[in-house]
Amino acid sequence: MGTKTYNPYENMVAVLEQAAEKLGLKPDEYETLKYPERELIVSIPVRMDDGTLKVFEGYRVQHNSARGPYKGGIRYHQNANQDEVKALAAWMSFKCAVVNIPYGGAKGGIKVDPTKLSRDELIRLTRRYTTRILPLIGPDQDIPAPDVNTNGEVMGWIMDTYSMFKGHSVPGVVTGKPVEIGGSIGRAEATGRGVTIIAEKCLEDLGMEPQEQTYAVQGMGNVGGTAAKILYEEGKRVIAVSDWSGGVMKREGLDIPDILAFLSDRSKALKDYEKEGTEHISNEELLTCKCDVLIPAALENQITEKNAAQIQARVIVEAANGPTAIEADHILAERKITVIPDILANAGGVVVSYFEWVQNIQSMAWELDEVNQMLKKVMLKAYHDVSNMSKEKSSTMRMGAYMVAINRITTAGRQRGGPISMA
Ligand SMILES: NC(=O)C1=CN([C@@H]2O[C@H](COP(=O)(O)OP(=O)(O)OC[C@H]3O[C@@H](n4cnc5c(N)ncnc54)[C@H](O)[C@@H]3O)[C@@H](O)[C@H]2O)C=CC1
Ligand SMILES: O=C(O)CCC(=O)C(=O)O
Repeated sequence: MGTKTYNPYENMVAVLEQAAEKLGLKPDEYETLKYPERELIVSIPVRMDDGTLKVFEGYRVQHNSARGPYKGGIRYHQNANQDEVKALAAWMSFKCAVVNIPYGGAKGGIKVDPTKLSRDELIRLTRRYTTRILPLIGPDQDIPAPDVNTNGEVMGWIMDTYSMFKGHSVPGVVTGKPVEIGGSIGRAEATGRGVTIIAEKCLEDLGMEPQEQTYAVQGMGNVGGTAAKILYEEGKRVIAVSDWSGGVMKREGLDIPDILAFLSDRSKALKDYEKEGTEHISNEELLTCKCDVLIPAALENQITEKNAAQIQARVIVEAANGPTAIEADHILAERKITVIPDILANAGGVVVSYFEWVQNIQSMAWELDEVNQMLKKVMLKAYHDVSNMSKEKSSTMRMGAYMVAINRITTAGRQRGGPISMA
């Protein structure tokens, strides 16, 4: 029997189907939610520094707009593909509904290994991609943001390109921008911060003292790096972290600021990090290491039917989008491992993106305390809603989150008399 190849879109549909069934959703509504409303594939010709021309493939997928403008990040990765972006776009619709912010869901991506491009090549790639997706985006239409291998600087280039075409500055076309050009203070840390807020709340609910637990984090980028840093600053024991090259472990607790300082040199990777008492482990070993809380914060399909039975953590907080394959979900549920799903756990980023967009519309700049307090309030309310739904329906937190999201999206669709209520 051959091994089934993982397809993130099929995984998303399978989870959606389970939740729809549990909720008794009308077939019409389920069918409507399965498919994106709009998909765009673009070619992006880029003049490379050596004078040659390379053509890259890019995507923007808009999944659902029943609750508001489309919203979601842009990813640069060598394995980015249409089905991945389709899944990520749907997860954005569900995520925005779970935290109850007035957006639909979208996602974008370019199939490119950005580490192989110079800064000038990356600027040209980003500007050309922006012109290609320009008819679809805008502050009232679809608002991109950072995701894997993109950041505030890339958002600044997108905003500039869009503004050049409009003939005036349009800060609200993207979120996650540098603060100096209309970004929100606190957005860069918001996803990681939201993950720690949710992790703490979940541990308290389970009667586990957050301060006494050990934490392992896969991925040391924007999300994983920030989550690890906040946990460390709160005095919690982060015993293992990793990046694309592998991981490091120290049972007494890693020196996270030292690791982040080491990784701030972009040419460095964790495989080269040396410190007394710190041992090297593989990503697979990180996922199955003895810890209380596992935080996957890298890519999809990390927890699979192959390793789910070996996971030793009691709680998994999904900081990445789609880190757990559906087959693994069943194994984890049987083993009574609590999984806080991505569409709740990593929603802090889009919540502060929403705050940024609101600030742009009002030409205001909030204080950091205000942003962080509002973020905490929204995340805890969402946790509460999901937890209540999962108790009411005797289901996992993932099913609870999907049911909250589906209810809100389909209600909006029905109230609009729109395409989601064809019956
Ligand atoms: N940036 C944001 O605000 C948000 C990001 N996310 C999700 O969080 C995850 C991480 O995103 P970012 O931190 O923004 O990306 P990033 O590009 O800043 O960092 C990605 C990290 O993952 C590591 N990595 C890459 N491939 C890996 C592999 N095969 N095994 C282990 N580690 C690997 C990289 O070395 C890096 O440390 C993604 O799933 C993303 O969709 C979710 C919500 C918001
Ligand atoms: O901040 C945003 O708008 C979206 C971030 C994102 O792509 C995500 O939550 O996966």
